[in-house]
Amino acid sequence: MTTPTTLFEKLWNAHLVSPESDTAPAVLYIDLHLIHEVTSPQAFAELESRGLSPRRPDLTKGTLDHSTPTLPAGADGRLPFFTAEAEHQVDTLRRNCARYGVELFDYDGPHRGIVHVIGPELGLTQPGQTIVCGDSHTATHGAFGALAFGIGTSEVGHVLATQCLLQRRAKTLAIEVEGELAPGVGAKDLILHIIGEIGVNGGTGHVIEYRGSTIRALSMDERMTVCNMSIEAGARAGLIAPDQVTYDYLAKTPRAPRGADWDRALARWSQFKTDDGAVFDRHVHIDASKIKPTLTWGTHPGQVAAIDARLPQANDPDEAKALAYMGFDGGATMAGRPVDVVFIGSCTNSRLSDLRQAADVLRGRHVHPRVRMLVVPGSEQVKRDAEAEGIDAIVRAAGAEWREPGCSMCIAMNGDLVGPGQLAVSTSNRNFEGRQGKGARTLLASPLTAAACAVAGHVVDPRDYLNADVKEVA
Ligand SMILES: CC(C)[C@H](C(=O)O)[C@@H](O)C(=O)O
Ligand code: SF4
Repeated sequence: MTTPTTLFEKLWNAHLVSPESDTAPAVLYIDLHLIHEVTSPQAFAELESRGLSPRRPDLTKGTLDHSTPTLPAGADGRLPFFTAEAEHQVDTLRRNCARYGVELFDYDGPHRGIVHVIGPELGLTQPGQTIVCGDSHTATHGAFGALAFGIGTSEVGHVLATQCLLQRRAKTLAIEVEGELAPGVGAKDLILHIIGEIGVNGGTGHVIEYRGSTIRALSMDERMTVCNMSIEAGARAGLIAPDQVTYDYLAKTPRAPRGADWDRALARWSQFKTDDGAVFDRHVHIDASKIKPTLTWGTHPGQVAAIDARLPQANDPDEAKALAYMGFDGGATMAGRPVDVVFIGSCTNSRLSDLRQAADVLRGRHVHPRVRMLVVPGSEQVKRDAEAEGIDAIVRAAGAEWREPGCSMCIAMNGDLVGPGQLAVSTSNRNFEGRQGKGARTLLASPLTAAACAVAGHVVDPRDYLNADVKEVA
């Protein structure tokens, strides 16, 4: 009998070109290389300086997301780029893709969007693959049972040139989540809670496999939200084994295999799961039924609290610094704190189901006059689907801004900024000092919580906004 192995080990073994030794990392074959405008220019320049071309341009796909404006082109047809550098990055990716025959989901095309949103929705992301991107949230694609790493710019160059990646083998961490999530509690609350439990270094050196009944009950959108933030727990990647939910999602995507190819793919994909009796290096157990709507209160994604919990009493210098930056008193609760900005978007929470949750709160209600609210779909596809069901109209009628797809206020590289000292409730994944603008303060939260805060004008328990009947809640 063969030894039981984990999903990670199966993915690793299936892509091993040469194993790791004491002196050298392993060489892994890469099935899909996603590129964007921020981390690819130097990699292409390096390639050019060595007289090389991409080894597999057909397995390389580009999109424009970080530096692109979310406001439409002006009357002169020009896009309102925030900086000349942003415009240059966009031009450079366009030039590089055209020159080397790399498919680019360009600004004016139907498929542009945040790299981690478009890979899955096009069906480029598939179970059993290795996927890399010069972007730390590449772990998102692990939701499909793909081994997906964020890589640095020099590695982007290596993968372009060789279609291979040097890697040291990671340890395995099983996060077993059991129980039902309560109404008003979603995948974002779950992953924030998990990071709160294991800490921002809790996954260091490990690939996490999320397992258990709670994970199996999640939709693909929700699974992506969970895997997306694996990096915020320090992990190299996050994984969820593919199942019928995965296959049903993929069957509707334009680039998934068809006919006999689909049957062959399915037979292969279904092998990518952890065998009974396989051994993980570590286990963590989470009871999902105990989780409440959860937000970050500090300046890293491990500083979290349930909406009704008291914040810590500055137990150490880091907590004291975070509380001071955020303007919170130790021992206080977050509820009631006035909110200036609400951002619904980012590769964590900008898919159709996220926008629907926000729209359910906004329908028939108004954004509080103090609050500026931005809703930024993750892709052209999400935008089209949302508009087809009238979400844009609900957003606008509520007094929020409906924007063009992109990373936007998640990283604030495109001019969508939170002002100094302002408090933003954001569905994104990072909350370090100044992430959303100089001096900006960020509370990471679910789309439901963020939308509820926009209506209330202060931090509020989203469970008060769940009822379908529209009523004003104080
Ligand atoms: C710009 C890019 C390199 C960066 C990342 O790697 O994550 C960005 O996407 C982010 O979220 O901070
Ligand atoms: S949406 Fe935010 S986290 Fe995701 S890739 Fe863009 S900048 Fe990075």
